[in-house]
Amino acid sequence: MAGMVLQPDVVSSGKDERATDEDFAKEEEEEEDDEECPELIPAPAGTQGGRIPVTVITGYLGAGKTTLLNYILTEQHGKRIAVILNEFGEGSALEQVLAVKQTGALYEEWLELRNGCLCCTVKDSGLLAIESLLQKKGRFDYILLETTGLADPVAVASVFWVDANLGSDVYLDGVITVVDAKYGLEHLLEKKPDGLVNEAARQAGLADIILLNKVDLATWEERERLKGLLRNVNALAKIIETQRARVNLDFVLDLHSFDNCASVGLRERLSQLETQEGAATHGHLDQSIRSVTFEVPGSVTQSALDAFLQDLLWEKKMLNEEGHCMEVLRLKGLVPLACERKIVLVQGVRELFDQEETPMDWPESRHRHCRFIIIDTQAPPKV
Ligand SMILES: Nc1nc2c(ncn2[C@@H]2O[C@H](COP(=O)(O)OP(=O)(O)OP(=O)(O)O)[C@@H](O)[C@H]2O)c(=O)[nH]1
Repeated sequence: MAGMVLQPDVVSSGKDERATDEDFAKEEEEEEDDEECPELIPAPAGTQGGRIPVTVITGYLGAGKTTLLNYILTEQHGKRIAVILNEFGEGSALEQVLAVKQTGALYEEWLELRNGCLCCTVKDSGLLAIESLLQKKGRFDYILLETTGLADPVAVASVFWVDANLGSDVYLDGVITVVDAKYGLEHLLEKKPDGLVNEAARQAGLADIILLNKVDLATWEERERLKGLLRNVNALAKIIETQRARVNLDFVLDLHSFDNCASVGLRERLSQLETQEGAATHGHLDQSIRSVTFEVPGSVTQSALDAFLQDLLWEKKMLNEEGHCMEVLRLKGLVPLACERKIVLVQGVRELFDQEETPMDWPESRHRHCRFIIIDTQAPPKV
């Protein structure tokens, strides 16, 4: 199979197309049925069919994660929030989860805040903590999960994303990465020994929202340089400057970043992808993680799209500028399918991907094209 499978307008007969799409729609219907959770408890506001949103808060040591948590907890948001302080280490998070599960170790502490927010601090590997929390279902309607400063948040995010598709009681709402405005550049550019990832870059690469915190400590020039690098790493994330992590909570909670069928924020995401031309190509700094915009004119068939995603995410056959196989940290794509008016939104985290037809039609007046923003973690060759 060739490395580049996604070809524009590789249109088979309309009948074949319809047959494929019907199958696909049927599968989706079945999946939706599976996802339905037979809960008798009415869904609290802000949840999706009774499922509870999880926001992952990550960021380098001392960037301001706890400050953000405390800020969210004490604000008036009408939510009952449970907090999980995540002890995932650098290595295999899942192995750690299993290890903890066997020993059954769990530390819980409940705290009632004045604003009605119920704060449960669970110092434990994430999954067990979530299971334990869910036994108290009804007492909270939002989960904030703070990773440790050196953690790789990708494992945590993948678990919740997959879990939601398996019919779990929780879903991943978004990843917030807090970056230190003063020292963030240093953290991002820090060279790691061979084979080791730069945690700060990885955390920024996965973010839906990047909070550039401690703006009081950095000059305008320092912040602009850092923002340039962050955009280079992650063209998908929105960057918000903060002091003491004070941010409008609408920008960090209930983002629905990972569920394509939610209409909340969808238009914004689509237009974001539409206007991001060239955003990823400026400032060629030496870095191991960066955004790449990939565009193909015309529309594609469903089978061509599937083959492309499999080649990119599973077979690792797509090459980056340096001729290295791309290693995707995150991906979002906007794809008009051949013979269809609707646009498909594609999301990926590492090897996982998901496609969902959006309620939006491709505008008649515009030329069709497929656009992907890929956050590639493959390091460029050493000079
Ligand atoms: N000057 C200044 N200090 C801040 C700001 N935000 C947080 N801090 C301080 O920075 C220090 C670290 O903040 P934390 O919120 O504990 O950072 P963290 O990311 O949770 O740290 P770790 O859990 O150790 O990784 C604290 O002393 C905060 O008071 C800010 O905007 N400006």
